[in-house]
Amino acid sequence: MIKVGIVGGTGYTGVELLRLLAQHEKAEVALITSRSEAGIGVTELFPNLRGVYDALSFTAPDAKLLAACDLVFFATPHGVAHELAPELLDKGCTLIDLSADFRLQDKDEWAKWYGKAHGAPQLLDEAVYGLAEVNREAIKNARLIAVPGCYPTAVQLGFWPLLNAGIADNARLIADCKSGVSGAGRAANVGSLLCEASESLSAYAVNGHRHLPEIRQGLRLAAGGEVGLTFVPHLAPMIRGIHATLYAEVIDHKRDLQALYEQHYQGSPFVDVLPAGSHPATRTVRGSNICRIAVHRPQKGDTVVVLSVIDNLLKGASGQAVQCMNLRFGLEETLGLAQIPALL
Ligand SMILES: NC(=O)C1=CN([C@@H]2O[C@H](COP(=O)(O)OP(=O)(O)OC[C@H]3O[C@@H](n4cnc5c(N)ncnc54)[C@H](OP(=O)(O)O)[C@@H]3O)[C@@H](O)[C@H]2O)C=CC1
Ligand SMILES: CC(=O)N[C@@H](CCC(=O)OP(=O)(O)O)C(=O)O
Repeated sequence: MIKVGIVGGTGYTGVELLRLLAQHEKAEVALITSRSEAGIGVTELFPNLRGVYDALSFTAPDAKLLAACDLVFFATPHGVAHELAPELLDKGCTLIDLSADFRLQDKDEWAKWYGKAHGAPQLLDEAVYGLAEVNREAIKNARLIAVPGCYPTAVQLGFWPLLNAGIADNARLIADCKSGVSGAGRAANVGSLLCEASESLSAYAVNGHRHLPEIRQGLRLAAGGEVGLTFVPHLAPMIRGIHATLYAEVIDHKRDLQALYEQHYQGSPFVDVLPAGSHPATRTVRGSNICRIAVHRPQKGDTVVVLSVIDNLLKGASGQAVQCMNLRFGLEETLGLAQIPALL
């Protein structure tokens, strides 16, 4: 059994990790931390977990206690993993960080977008970006795995085959994305109030979102060179889900894009390339680790439209983190991740 610790267990990604790990036959949650709920039983805060975690309580974060775990997930705001990672790695723990602390390879780029100096730049060289569909082999041997953000997951999986095949104009990519409100986390926040976020759709951070450098970094790898990307996130009146509408100009008109995508994702159990002409809805992936993708070339013109949907809390965070755990510990990639989406 893998002995798991979770730092930041009272948030939305934390409760989803708990739910997934409860059904995982090779992992058990030994420790879960919270500063605000230390001493409180997990099922007092999360009644959906009654009967499963009745004996587990939140503990104040403590590196010594966490060091006894084989694996520690960080489900915390940016900056927290920087503080604890060096000591836990020294003690032999494997770390899977759901925050952005180790996603960007360049510490100065991180400082620019996250508004403070990088707290553990000495670990950046060994951190492995946890997008399994791209980095499967590296994840298997990593001590420190940086789970991608929710928008970057949907956008990179959607663009990757096209850019990797070298058949798009890499300078003019557009990602028009919508997110459910749980993407903003569980902390109290006016923008997440029912009266603010429901029955309304709005763009935000049009002049620069911190996921832009992360997506660009990934797409540069796919394209083998610099990319030009316009990324516009929107807050949509739903609880879960990311819907990415991606636009690119193709420069090779002969390629069968449907076949390209199907072949590219053949060995990826969580990417479902839909039949040509499909329109995936976020509700078809809700509660699952699946990314559904559809490729369109409207009116046989130059513009390709790729639709990519995920559940931000699963493939965009906790599900993908468990996928990385499976790879890292030599387990079947899909173990504990067989949830069928609940349509309603
Ligand atoms: N929500 C989403 O869809 C996605 C989130 N992410 C990322 O995953 C991480 C977690 O997100 P989410 O679950 O939504 O966040 P939440 O705000 O819902 O939860 C954050 C958790 O971190 C704990 N925490 C806060 N500050 C500290 C601290 N200084 N030290 C230790 N623990 C702390 C909180 O508990 P307490 O204050 O009691 O200690 C809480 O349990 C974030 O980095 C987020 O950006 C990534 C992809 C998608
Ligand atoms: C709706 C909403 O607010 N979404 C969050 C992204 C959540 C996420 O995946 O981001 P990180 O892990 O990089 O923080 C945002 O736009 O900041």
